[in-house]
Amino acid sequence: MESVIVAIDGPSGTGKSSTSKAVAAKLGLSYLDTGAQYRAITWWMLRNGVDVADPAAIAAAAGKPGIVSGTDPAAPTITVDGTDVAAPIRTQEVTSKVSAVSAVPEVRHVITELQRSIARAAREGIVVEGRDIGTTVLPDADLKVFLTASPEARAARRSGELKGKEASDLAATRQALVARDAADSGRKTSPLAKAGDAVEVDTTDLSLQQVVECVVTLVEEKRAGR
Ligand SMILES: Nc1ncnc2c1ncn2[C@@H]1O[C@H](COP(=O)(O)OP(=O)(O)O)[C@@H](O)[C@H]1O
Ligand SMILES: Nc1ccn([C@H]2C[C@H](O)[C@@H](COP(=O)(O)OP(=O)(O)O)O2)c(=O)n1
Repeated sequence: MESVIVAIDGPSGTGKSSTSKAVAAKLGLSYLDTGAQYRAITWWMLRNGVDVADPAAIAAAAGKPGIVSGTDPAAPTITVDGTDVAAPIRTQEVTSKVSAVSAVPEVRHVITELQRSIARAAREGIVVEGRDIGTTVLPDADLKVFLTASPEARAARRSGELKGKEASDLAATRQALVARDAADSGRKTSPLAKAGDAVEVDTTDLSLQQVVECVVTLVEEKRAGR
C-alpha cells in the first residue's frame, strides 16, 4: 500500500496526541509529536541559560540542540543531545515558555526542516500532530484534520491529568490554556490555524474512541479514493 501522510492540528487539549497515536497504531503508521520538539528546544534554551525573553538570543542558539524523535506510536521518544527529555519537557516551566520560543522564525525553520525529513523517511506513512502541519510543514498531506473542543472541555481534560491537584486548579488551567492559544494563533510565523482543506472535528462531546474511529474512516476514504 502507498504511504500516507496525515496532518492533525488544533489547540491544546483537543486530543491531538491521543488521537494521533491511536490512529497511527491502528494503521501501522509512524507518529510524530511536533509539540514535543518545540518543548525540547525550549527545555534546552532554559537549561543553557538562554534568555527566552530575547528573540535574538533564541535565534542565535536555534541550531545548536540536537533533537531526535522516535516515531513508534506505541513508544514515542524524544532526546536532546542524547539525553531523554520526555519527562522534563512537560514541566510547568517549559509549558509557560514554549509559545515564546516557538514564535521565533529561526526556531520554526530548524524544527520544520527536521519534521519534513522525518516525514520523508517514514516508509509506510506518518501521522504528524501540531499547530501548523497542514498549513506550513506538510501542505501536501493526504489528509488534514483540525481538532477543536470547548475551552471548558479542554481545561477539564488537562486538569484531569494533574493527579492529586484540587478542582480549583481548573480555572487556572483554563486561563493558561486560553492564553497559550492566543499566543500560538497570534504569532506572525506559521500560527495555529486550520488549513483551507482540513476537515474540522469538534471533539467536545465525542469520546476518544469516537474521534479515533472518525479519523481512521477519513484516512480509509482518502486511500480508497485514489
Ligand atoms: N475525545 C476525548 N474525550 C475525553 N478526553 C479526551 C478526548 N481526547 C483526549 N482526551 C484526554 O484529554 C487529555 C488531552 O489530550 P491530548 O491528546 O494530550 O491533547 P492535545 O495533544 O491536543 O493537547 C488527555 O488526558 C486525553 O486522554
Ligand atoms: N507544530 C507546532 C506544535 C507545537 N507548537 C508550540 C505551541 C504549543 O503551545 C507548544 C506545545 O505544544 P504541545 O502540542 O505539546 O501542546 P499541549 O501540551 O498539547 O498543549 O509548542 C508550535 O508552535 N507548532
